Amino acid sequence: MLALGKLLELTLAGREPTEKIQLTADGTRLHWLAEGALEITPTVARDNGRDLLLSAGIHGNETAPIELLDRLLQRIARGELKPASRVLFLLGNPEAMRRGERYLEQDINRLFCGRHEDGSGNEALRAAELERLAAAFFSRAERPRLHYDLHTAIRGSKIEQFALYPWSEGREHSRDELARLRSAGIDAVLLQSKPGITFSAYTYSCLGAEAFTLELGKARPFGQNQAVNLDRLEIMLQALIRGDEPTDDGAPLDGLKLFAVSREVIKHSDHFRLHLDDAVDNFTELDQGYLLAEDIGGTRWIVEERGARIIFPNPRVKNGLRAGILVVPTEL
Ligand SMILES: O=C(O)CCC(=O)N[C@@H](CCC(=O)O)C(=O)O
Ligand SMILES: [Zn+2]
Repeated sequence: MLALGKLLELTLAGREPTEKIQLTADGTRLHWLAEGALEITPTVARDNGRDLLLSAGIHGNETAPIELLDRLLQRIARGELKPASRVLFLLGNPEAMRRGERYLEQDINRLFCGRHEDGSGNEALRAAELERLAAAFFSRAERPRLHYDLHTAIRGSKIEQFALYPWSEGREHSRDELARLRSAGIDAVLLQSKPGITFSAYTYSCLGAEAFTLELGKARPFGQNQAVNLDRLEIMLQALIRGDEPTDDGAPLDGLKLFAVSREVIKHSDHFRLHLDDAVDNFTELDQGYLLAEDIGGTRWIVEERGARIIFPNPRVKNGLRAGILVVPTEL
């Protein structure tokens, strides 16, 4: 296998490869661009015009998706998977991956869309670098742009594999993209209704890509992801890379559950109290009238929405950040 196929190994070892560009026997080009960043260019004859960004490790302890990208890249480097799409592989937060932590000082996934300019430190610099790498990759006109940012969650979930679909003024959520996610085993999608500051929000709203955060089960250390079954996603991603996806325009959403984000619960101060046990799963339904959280100055978060469910409840986030999302069922 080509040495550049070992991007994960290089990244975990903090090593820069001596050769930055390598070609497979069939002419696919692998180009190491920066730490944790590798661009794949198909031969001109095979190029199908699609640009696909696959990122993982934005949170360093979310290892199942990192292992998935490693498997895809190794297959490309061995010549077993012959790309027709341009692909950019990004491992988001290498230092956090090395330490097995979500982040070191700042959550990178709250530093996009310019937020890194207000911050300092390595994670702000890395968010700026990821924005530059993504912008350069998606700079070619007339090519469909698609980004999947792969994560796993802190808590268990009543719906294990789900996606978050960013929002941007004047753009409609794409039914075909939802159908593609459904074919990859994704069971639910949360439709955002305001601008975000995550990596997928950046590529969606600033770079015009179709972009999603994918949640793929519970976060576990490297080598302990047997419980997470990513087979259907892996099959879909391989087909996207090879360019031989079944042409299924108008494919059914086939039971895909859709949720609208009703409110984000923001932690304003150290007085923030979340009235949910750590064992409560994502997508747990909350009754109308339930006192979900309290904060300084008598702020109370009471559930008003009928059928509300809680996603990512986390009282340990920094002040000013999202400590949970309330979603309600919706339709397209
Ligand atoms: O389990 C949790 O509390 C967080 C899991 C995670 O990292 N989720 C992403 C979602 C990004 C998005 O909103 O698109 C995150 O919180 O960054
Ligand atoms: Zn994450």
